[in-house]
Amino acid sequence: MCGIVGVISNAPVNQLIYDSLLLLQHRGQDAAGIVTQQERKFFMHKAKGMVKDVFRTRNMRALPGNCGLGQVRYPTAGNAFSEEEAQPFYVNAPFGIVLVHNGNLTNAQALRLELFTTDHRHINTESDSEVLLNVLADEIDKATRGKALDVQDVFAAVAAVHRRIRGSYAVIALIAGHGLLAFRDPYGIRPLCLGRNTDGTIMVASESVVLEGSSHVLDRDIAPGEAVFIDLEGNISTQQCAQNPHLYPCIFEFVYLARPDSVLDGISVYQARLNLGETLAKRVVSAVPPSQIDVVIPIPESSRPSAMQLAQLLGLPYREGFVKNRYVGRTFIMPGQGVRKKSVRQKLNVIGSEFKGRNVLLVDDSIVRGTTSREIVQMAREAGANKVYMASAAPPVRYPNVYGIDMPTSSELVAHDRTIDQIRDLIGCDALIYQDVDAMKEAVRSLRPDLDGFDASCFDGVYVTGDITLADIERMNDERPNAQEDEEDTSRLALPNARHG
Ligand SMILES: O=P(O)(O)OC[C@H]1O[C@H](OP(=O)(O)OP(=O)(O)O)[C@H](O)[C@@H]1O
Ligand SMILES: NC(=O)CC[C@H](N)C(=O)O
Ligand SMILES: [Mg+2]
Repeated sequence: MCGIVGVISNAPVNQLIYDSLLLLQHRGQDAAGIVTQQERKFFMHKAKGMVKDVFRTRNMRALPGNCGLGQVRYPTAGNAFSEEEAQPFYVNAPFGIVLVHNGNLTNAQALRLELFTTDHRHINTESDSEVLLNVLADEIDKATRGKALDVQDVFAAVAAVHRRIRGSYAVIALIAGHGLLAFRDPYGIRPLCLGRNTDGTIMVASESVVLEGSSHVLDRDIAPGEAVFIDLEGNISTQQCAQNPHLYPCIFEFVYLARPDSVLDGISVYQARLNLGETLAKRVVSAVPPSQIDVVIPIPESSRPSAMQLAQLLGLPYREGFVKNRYVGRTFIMPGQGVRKKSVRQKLNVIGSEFKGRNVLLVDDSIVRGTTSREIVQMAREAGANKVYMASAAPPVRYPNVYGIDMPTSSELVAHDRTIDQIRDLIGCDALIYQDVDAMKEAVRSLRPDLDGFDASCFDGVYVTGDITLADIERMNDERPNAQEDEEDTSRLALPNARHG
């Protein structure tokens, strides 16, 4: 889950891309980058850090031109600490191409070898996105074979890319002197949408909030497998480039990743979270009678809509018991367990009066490693709560994710191979209520019944691309950023009687 944006306009785009990246900051906090193009020349600035820290006035002035791309990175492959892996990536041939990617390739290592031995291409980082760019470049090269680039060559290249690469990918690329190319994997796992402004500017972005927040109007989502090519005059061509496309968006986008004010694949993220709160309320009733709960308290930020709806349905007061330090980012997408743990206390502080002597129901959108919930339950107890109940708007996260969410090992997941009672003891609450997997799917799917389904692999262990084996997951784990640090830290999760996977 990174955030990507691409723009073709009649006016300079540097500020527009910067503003868009600010609207996508919740999708990646580790690195940021922008590339613009003027007269066939690319101008790029990228570095580690949040958008506001990466771009100074002098960097912005050095990004001229009326088209460009941007990315905020949340590392899920390669090396999280490497500045070189910040995006966009660049190759000089054919034509000159720059690319930004949201997602995760599951066959990156095999492709890396193939690119070297067969295609004679050099990959200089551990990033799967650089591999993706080189596969695209290689296929554009093969499609054009030394002649001028034509839009059908671009679509033929994307079709070949779909045949070669596996995993999840929402991609935006600029081909120097030609235009902007955007495409989405054949399962539409990661989001990508298209919109425009009245002045003729055309924008492609991960989430609709970017379009709305920059006075653009959302036209539509890019379909799974579809490629869209926008030339420098703003003419749009599109083609379905996948053999057998299906729409299986990642359900974790609706649970946590996306902003609530975005609409992804026709589904309002906010409404999805309200629905999840509604179905969770039904589960709560069967576990703890509402008469034994004094107050419902959300764990800011992402759980708020679900907690609010749950409280309303149960006829319970909804109160803000935790104040969020707005200068601390999202903890889940920070790299490394040590920093995540420290950040929960830096980020959230209690309003003691909301807890003292009360039976509180804390609601979070999801419990993944349990970092947040263990700290929060303890904070509620320290603030004098009588009983501390905990509810999660998502079901237990039991399986690794291979499609662009940094949860690559089962052992780091608090719910893996543990019973709900064991998780409850580990978190330290008096009762733990989880959403049910089918109820979660139904809550979101009811907003778009014609959907083929969801990628809900971290909840149900079903990998929609159908080609993921345990060996793949282990291999990808070895390739992961910060693997060692996370492993060391999750060993401390162990309960004396807990089983491990
Ligand atoms: O069980 P864990 O491993 O702690 O992960 C789950 C928590 O992390 C996320 O919060 P985060 O602080 O990232 O972002 P938010 O402010 O959007 O809720 C999520 O909303 C949960 O609170
Ligand atoms: N979360 C993402 O989309 C990450 C993109 C890419 N796999 C990287 O690690 O840079
Ligand atoms: Mg949270």
